[in-house]
Amino acid sequence: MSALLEVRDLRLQFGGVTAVDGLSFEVREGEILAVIGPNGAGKTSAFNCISGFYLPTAGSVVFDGKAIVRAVPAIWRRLGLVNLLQSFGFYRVLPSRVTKWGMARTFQNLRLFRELSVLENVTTAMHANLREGFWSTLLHTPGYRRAEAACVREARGWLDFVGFEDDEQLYVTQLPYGEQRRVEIARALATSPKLLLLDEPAAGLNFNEKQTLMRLIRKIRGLGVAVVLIEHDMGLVMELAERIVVLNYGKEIADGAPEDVKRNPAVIEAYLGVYESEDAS
Ligand SMILES: Nc1ncnc2c1ncn2[C@@H]1O[C@H](COP(=O)(O)OP(=O)(O)OP(=O)(O)O)[C@@H](O)[C@H]1O
Repeated sequence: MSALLEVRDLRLQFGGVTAVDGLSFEVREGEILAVIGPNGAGKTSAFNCISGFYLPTAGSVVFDGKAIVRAVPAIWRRLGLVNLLQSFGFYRVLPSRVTKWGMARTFQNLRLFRELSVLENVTTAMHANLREGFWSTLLHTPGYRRAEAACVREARGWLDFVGFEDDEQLYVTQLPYGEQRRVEIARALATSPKLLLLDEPAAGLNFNEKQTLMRLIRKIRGLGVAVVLIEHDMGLVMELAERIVVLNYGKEIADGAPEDVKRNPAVIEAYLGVYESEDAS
């Protein structure tokens, strides 16, 4: 399998804190990869750099052959011009473009549009790909109305795909937490991604909801979409992931199959023996 995402020597600094410290890893097409690590290990920071939300201090990110973040030549750094160049779009790509290229994500703290209905939350994600022009949109021409109707049909299809069973006209804030998570995943899928990043998708879910989530993630992979998830639920990670990347203090300390990672001494040490005690019980 070829690499869909290549992260090289990624580094992100917040003042004196190095959140990501020379991280390199790959995501292959159609795989389920988990990124784990203790609290504050740099997982979300890495996701934010990969998806274009944060500008890393150094390193490169290539997705589907296209550079999302390019290494900035040292000369610009020395001249203190990095921020200026990046604000003009040099050496980086904005999140909206990253989404168009085929990378979608969800957030640790849900980021749905609170003032929109469930259906609108999903159709909004597809509007970016609508090819209708300014006048047809303004005048609501038959062509525009047909495109809108197709959008609604597709959005309903994605809600169905994720197993959403509530009323699509409800505001998302009226839904239980588990359903909101499903809507967020449906919205991400509606952008037709090749790669889906899920930041703690199982947080706040009960046992049954976690089982449903695992089935859903496998179903997504079945579409040929690669899934990378940050997750603290080790039971879920060990059962679901085909490969695991482990971070600690912003650095990768392991990359391998769940069984190997579980036995890796550096990983056990990072988790202060959590696995050992789990195995013993
Ligand atoms: N916006 C920010 N400003 C300053 N420091 C930050 C910011 N975001 C993260 N950090 C710091 O960077 C480090 C890595 O944080 P990050 O949230 O990426 O870790 P994480 O592995 O995702 O943690 P968790 O599992 O708790 O979500 C931490 O020391 C954190 O305090």
